[in-house]
Amino acid sequence: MSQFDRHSGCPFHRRTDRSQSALSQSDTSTPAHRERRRFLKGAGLTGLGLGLGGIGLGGTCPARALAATGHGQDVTSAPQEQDSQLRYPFYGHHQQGIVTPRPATGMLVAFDVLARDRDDLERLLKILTERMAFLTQGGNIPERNPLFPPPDSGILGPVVAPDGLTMTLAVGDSLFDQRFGLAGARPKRLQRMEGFPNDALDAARCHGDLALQICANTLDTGYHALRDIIKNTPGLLMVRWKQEGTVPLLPPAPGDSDGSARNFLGFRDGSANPDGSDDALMDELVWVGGDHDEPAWARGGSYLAARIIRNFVERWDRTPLQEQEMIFGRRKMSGAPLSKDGAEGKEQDVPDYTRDPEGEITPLDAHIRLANPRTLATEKNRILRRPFNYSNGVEANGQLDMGLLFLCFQADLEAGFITVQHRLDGEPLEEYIKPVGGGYFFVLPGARDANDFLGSGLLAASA
Ligand SMILES: C=CC1=C(C)c2cc3[nH]c(cc4nc(cc5[nH]c(cc1n2)c(C)c5CCC(=O)O)C(CCC(=O)O)=C4C)c(C)c3C=C
Ligand SMILES: [Fe+2]
Repeated sequence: MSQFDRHSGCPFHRRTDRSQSALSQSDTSTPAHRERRRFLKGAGLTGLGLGLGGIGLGGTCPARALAATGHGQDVTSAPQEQDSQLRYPFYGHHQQGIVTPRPATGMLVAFDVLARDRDDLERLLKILTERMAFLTQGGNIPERNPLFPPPDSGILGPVVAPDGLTMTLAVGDSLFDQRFGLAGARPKRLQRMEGFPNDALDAARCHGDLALQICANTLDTGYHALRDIIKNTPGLLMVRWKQEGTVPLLPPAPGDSDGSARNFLGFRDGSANPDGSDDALMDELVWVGGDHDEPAWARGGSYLAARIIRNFVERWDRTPLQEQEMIFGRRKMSGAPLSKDGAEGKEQDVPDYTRDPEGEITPLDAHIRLANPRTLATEKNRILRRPFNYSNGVEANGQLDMGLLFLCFQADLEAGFITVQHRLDGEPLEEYIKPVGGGYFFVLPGARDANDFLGSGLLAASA
């Protein structure tokens, strides 16, 4: 089947509201408008409008055009194809890499800052901003006298393609210690990640002064970006830990062009994620704004909770399908919520727990029911998930070291991840997973333009 055939059903004419919840009615626009906005954002056309020659807006079915961007239609839609010329705007009120669609690869790198004083820290933040701006937009590598080390690792050749690269810089709680005099400007909910009951945290894979989320069509582009950052920050920055991951490129089935990608337990992951293209909803749930009781400099930023969660895949693969589906509360193949008569629904169907108070359809301890009980009181606990599957090789006992690099963004870390994780403590899924690392970070507001740098507001506020 050709690409053209696959997308012949235009999703302008069907509902694909991924944020739909039994209660959330904050979405006031029509599905067609949302779809169009999602397309514009996904293609990076709302800002600079770069790199999509040949994709006209007038009369082009957005889904068909989207397939050419290489990314899905929403934060956790399965990516579909790769376009090395896809670039997302770097400057703006918010950083990229949060509501932009999730590409096929992602990496979280945590750093210790070696800078000794505020001047060095400012120099570091300026270098990071300048390199991120270049790498995410792409360009030619300058030539240099061969008596010196080459200016670039060269792994992408002489021209760096943007390749859907997004780079997102966040600060950890430890950056606010005595070293740089930042304590008075700390985001109010930023804290060191403490272990939860099912955790077996490896100290070498936890926390960090800074974190950089690097996402791109290919891991090579991510590695290139990371090596560029390391090369350009000698004496200022040291990698503390990193975890990369992938999202399967799904060949879309007919009528299934917007499905969520699967995790390594074989389930669709992202079905009930809030809609990243709904600006009002993102202002409420993801971005720190004027209503959030945070320092003014933090507006436009977001909290990142990162967790490296090992999956015991050998045990999972020997667990009956029915039990797997009860553990999550969804059907494995379709991703649909469980139904009374066992009939197969659709991924975007919304479970109605008010009609199932005893948990006869969706068990009361099912992952999705605990994570989001869909009551009025729990609406404020919703988070934007952006996870990647990881495979790190083999454990000493011969078991595969596979799992989920769980990343989620929220305006309020305590109301978001921490509350949701407490609700999940003791869930049946715990028999199959083990969180081994991660940390909490605050994603800095975006750099306004080429005269600004990431963290400028933080430094000014703590001067
Ligand atoms: C604390 C937050 C969460 C952690 C940690 C987490 C781990 C985790 N999740 C899956 C797989 C799935 N999660 C799904 C839904 C879901 N998960 C969370 C939160 C955490 N998950 C939320 C808020 C939700 C949405 C619930 C809802 O609104 O209905 C699903 C179902 C499909 C979906 O909506 O994405 C799957 C599958 C794994 C494998 C995992 C740890 C390894
Ligand atoms: Fe989950």
